[in-house]
Formats: sequence, C-alpha cells, structure tokens
Amino acid sequence: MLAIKNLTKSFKTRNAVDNISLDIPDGQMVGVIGRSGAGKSTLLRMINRLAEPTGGSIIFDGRDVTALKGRELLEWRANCAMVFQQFNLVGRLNVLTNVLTGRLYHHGLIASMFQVFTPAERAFAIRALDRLGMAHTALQQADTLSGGQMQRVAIARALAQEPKIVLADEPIASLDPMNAKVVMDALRTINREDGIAVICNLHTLDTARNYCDRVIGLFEGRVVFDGPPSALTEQAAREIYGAEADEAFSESMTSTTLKPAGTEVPAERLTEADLQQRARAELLAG
Ligand SMILES: Nc1ncnc2c1ncn2[C@@H]1O[C@H](COP(=O)(O)OP(=O)(O)OP(=O)(O)O)[C@@H](O)[C@H]1O
Repeated sequence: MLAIKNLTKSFKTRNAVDNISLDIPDGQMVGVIGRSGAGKSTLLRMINRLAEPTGGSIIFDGRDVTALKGRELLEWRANCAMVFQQFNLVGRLNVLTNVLTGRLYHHGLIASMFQVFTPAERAFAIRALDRLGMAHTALQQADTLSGGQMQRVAIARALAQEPKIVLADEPIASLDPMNAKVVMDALRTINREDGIAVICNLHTLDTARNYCDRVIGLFEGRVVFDGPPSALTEQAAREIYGAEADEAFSESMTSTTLKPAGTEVPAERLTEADLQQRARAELLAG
C-alpha cells in the first residue's frame, strides 16, 4: 500500500503539486487525469523520486521513500517501474538488451555494465516480451520499431524489474488509437494478472473511465476528484478540466494535441541512459 501524505512540490512561487494526500492499495489501477500543467507528471516523478518533494511524505509498506538513499533508493526505483510517454528505450541496443536493463537492480553493477546476463535472466526477459506480443523482435534494434511496439517493449522492461507498482506517465499520448488500445490493454492485463498497482497519467477522460478502477482528478496541483469512474459526472469533469472541459469530452482516446499553446513543461525529463548512469553513480557512491 502506497500512502501519500501532504505531498507538495513547489517551483519558485508555484505549487505544481499542492498538499496531496492519497492512499493507493495494492493492485489498484488508478488513472490520474487533469489538464496540461495540473501536476500529473510531477506527482508520478515524486513517487519514483525523479523529483524531490518540497514537503510531505510517501510511505510504501511502512517505509518513508522520500528519505531513501543509495542502494535503498535503487531498490525503490526497481519496485516502482516507470513507463514514459517517449518510451525511453536505448535505440542502438536490441530489444532484448533494452528489456534486460530492467534487471539492473537485481543483476549487479559490474555485470550490467558489461551486459553479461545469465540464460535465466534472458529467458525472464523473453517471457516479459512474449506477454506483450513482442518476443519475435528480441534481436531487432530498438530504434527500428514503431511507437506502439516501443511502448510495449518499455512495458516489458518495466516487468523485468519485477515491480510492485507501475507508474505510467501519459503512456499513450504519442500513439495512434489502435496502439493506444494495445498498450492500455497490456497495462490492464499486468494489473489484473500480476496484482501490480498501476498509476497511469492520462490526458483524456474516456481512457481513464474505460480502464481504471479509480480516477483521481487534479486541478492546479490539488485533488478535485477521487472516486470510481461511475462517479465521474460531467460536472466533476468540468471542475477537473476547467476551460478545457469541452476538448476533454470530445478528444479521442489518444489525442493530446489539443494542449493550449505555451503550456509546454520545462521538466528535467531523464532518458534511460541518464537513469542508468545515475543508478550506477549512486551504487558506486554507496
Ligand atoms: N522542472 C520544472 N521547473 C519549473 N516548473 C515546472 C517544472 N516541472 C513542472 N513545472 C510546472 O509545474 C506544473 C505542473 O507540471 P506537470 O508536468 O506536473 O503537469 P502535467 O499535469 O503532467 O502536464 P502535462 O499533461 O502537460 O504533462 C506546470 O505549471 C509546470 O510548468
């Protein structure tokens, strides 16, 4: 169980996340919705510790993850796998190696650096790919895949981490409707079959309604809705989306193209290479 208490993240004078408290039980599929800039990514990134909270705490199974350092922090990041909008695969590596990078924490530093993985680990990674219908691409270079295929590989990599939670930050925002459905179906399957909690940032309403047990609506960093999809009335949706409500109602499952101009987020997005380098540096630093 993940317990978020009074979590806040300030950037200069603005609170991107403003005093949020949430309990997420094991195995729940949660959709976080809200207009552009509502604080969805910042919330997820704090859970994974890619962003440091300004205040509050994040407790998982009784441990305050905001206080973790070194190896314990790596263990936490292995426990809560991230899936990103832009997939964050290493394009020049083959699909299997990309999935095996998900074993970094379990595998050990030196072996990972030299990409020496055991047959059992390779079999584990192939099984993860197979669940996503991607085993046939194992030896293909990652940058030759389509966007939808890349996201399925990214989910396989997340599975290779053997996570307790999957955090998906707008995982379908760059995909066409067909691939978006495949990816959301995959997340739902993992959630159902493995009992892994999935917290999924979604720009649009209908995907959250269709796929999630629980919908959390953010507006200007605060929770303005928290309930089952059935309770998400038009009035509640208008409160979440404000002036963008009509767009949110009419958008298809994948569209994120209707963001107002000038709302691009200057967040310090990290690539997988950045994450690995950071993980290794932290390991070496003890
Ligand atoms: N590194 C940063 N520096 C300054 N401001 C930031 C940073 N990251 C986020 N913000 C601001 O915090 C607010 C919340 O951003 P966040 O990316 O969490 O929103 P979001 O709901 O995920 O939006 P989107 O749907 O566009 O991704 C925005 O006003 C954004 O400009």
